[in-house]
Amino acid sequence: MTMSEASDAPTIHKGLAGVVVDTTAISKVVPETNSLTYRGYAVQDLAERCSFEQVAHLLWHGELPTVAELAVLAQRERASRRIDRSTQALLQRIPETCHPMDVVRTAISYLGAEDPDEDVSSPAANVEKSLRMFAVLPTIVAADMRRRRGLDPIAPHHGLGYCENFLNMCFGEVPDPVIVRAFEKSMVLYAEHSFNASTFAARVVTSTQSDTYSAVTAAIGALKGSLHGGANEAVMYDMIEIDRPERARTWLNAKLDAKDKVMGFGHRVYKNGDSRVPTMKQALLDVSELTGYSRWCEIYIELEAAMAERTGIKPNLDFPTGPTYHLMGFDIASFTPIFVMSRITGWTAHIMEQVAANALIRPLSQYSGPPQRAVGQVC
Ligand SMILES: CC(=O)SCCNC(=O)CCNC(=O)[C@H](O)C(C)(C)COP(=O)(O)OP(=O)(O)OC[C@H]1O[C@@H](n2cnc3c(N)ncnc32)[C@H](O)[C@@H]1OP(=O)(O)O
Ligand SMILES: O=C([O-])CC(=O)C(=O)O
Repeated sequence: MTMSEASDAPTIHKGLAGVVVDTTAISKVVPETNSLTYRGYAVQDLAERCSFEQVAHLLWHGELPTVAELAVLAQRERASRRIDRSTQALLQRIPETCHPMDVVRTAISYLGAEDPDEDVSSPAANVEKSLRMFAVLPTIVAADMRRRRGLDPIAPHHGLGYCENFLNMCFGEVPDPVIVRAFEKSMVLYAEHSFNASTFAARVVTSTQSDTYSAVTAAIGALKGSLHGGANEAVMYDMIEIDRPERARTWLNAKLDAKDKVMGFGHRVYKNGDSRVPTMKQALLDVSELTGYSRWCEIYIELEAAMAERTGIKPNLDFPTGPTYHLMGFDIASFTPIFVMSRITGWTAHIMEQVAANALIRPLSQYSGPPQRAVGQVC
């Protein structure tokens, strides 16, 4: 909120739109040129050429890892994948009727409660916690998806890389390399996006000198919403409702006539297209070709064209990712927890950056309630 020069009335920045609240060296979004860089590297290049583990190192430490640094990260990640008995027992007790994001949120909160160093916020301790959450989240997400399918969990496989291990824990086998690469690209693309709502929530919590697990728990809560990470699930539910490509336009027109938001379209920062979409759309086409199932691609193309014609609004990353994850065989309710597995890297990088140069985040508001009054007689 700033005071306008003409009067004392404050200027309201609803939703903090357009407000620059701090600096960051982690990623840069340039909407005018459709560009997104992590630590200076174009996200498209990282998705094509790097593993998710390499990108995690880049986000946390500012540089892509050397061979030796990557080996250390991989060794530590692989050694931290297992969940202990008490976490397993907790996860078993959470009702299956809840959304899997509730399970992930509860699990991270519990990991914090178990960590004797929860309140230690030195750089080394925060890297340690980040790595721990990074390593253990796939085990939690896979076990929860299998539990809902009535299947026993599959233990982490220490001979497999991050993505292959997760896919193996979900499906009991490592799928075709086309699927592994498409999945890995989604993880790189989802990893970081400056001061988005969930990252900002993490930074707000961190700014009070609270702990990393509390900040991540808040971020997970923010990501769950359908205007943010929850949109990748909503996209797939919509596509299933549309069912056939020839129904896409009528469905879209009805949605827009009712003034509903079309999930997977639009973005607070990008107004001319999301820089990550072409890479993820190609991943969808690759997986579609491999599986021989083209219906979701056809609905994608119809919806994208119809939305552009009627509103000019372009898809965001959740639009291609939803059907890609569906074709890979994930349950729809697991899509946003998978997003958490990726964004944990960006969140924790931001938590460390906030700790390093902290200022309490506390904006102002303009009061719009009743004027001051006396309490009088109460019941
Ligand atoms: C990983 C991520 O979090 S990416 C975002 C994922 N979220 C979604 O896909 C949900 C659908 N999209 C949206 O709701 C919005 O585009 C948001 C929340 C992402 C961004 O919203 P904002 O920056 O606040 O833009 P805002 O909602 O003001 O939209 C501006 C105009 O475009 C319209 N618009 C924006 N997105 C959409 C959409 N998806 N469907 C229909 N209309 C839309 C709005 O209705 C508004 O129209 P108006 O000026 O006539 O009222
Ligand atoms: O930046 C945003 O507002 C939403 C987000 O997290 C993303 O697009 O990855």
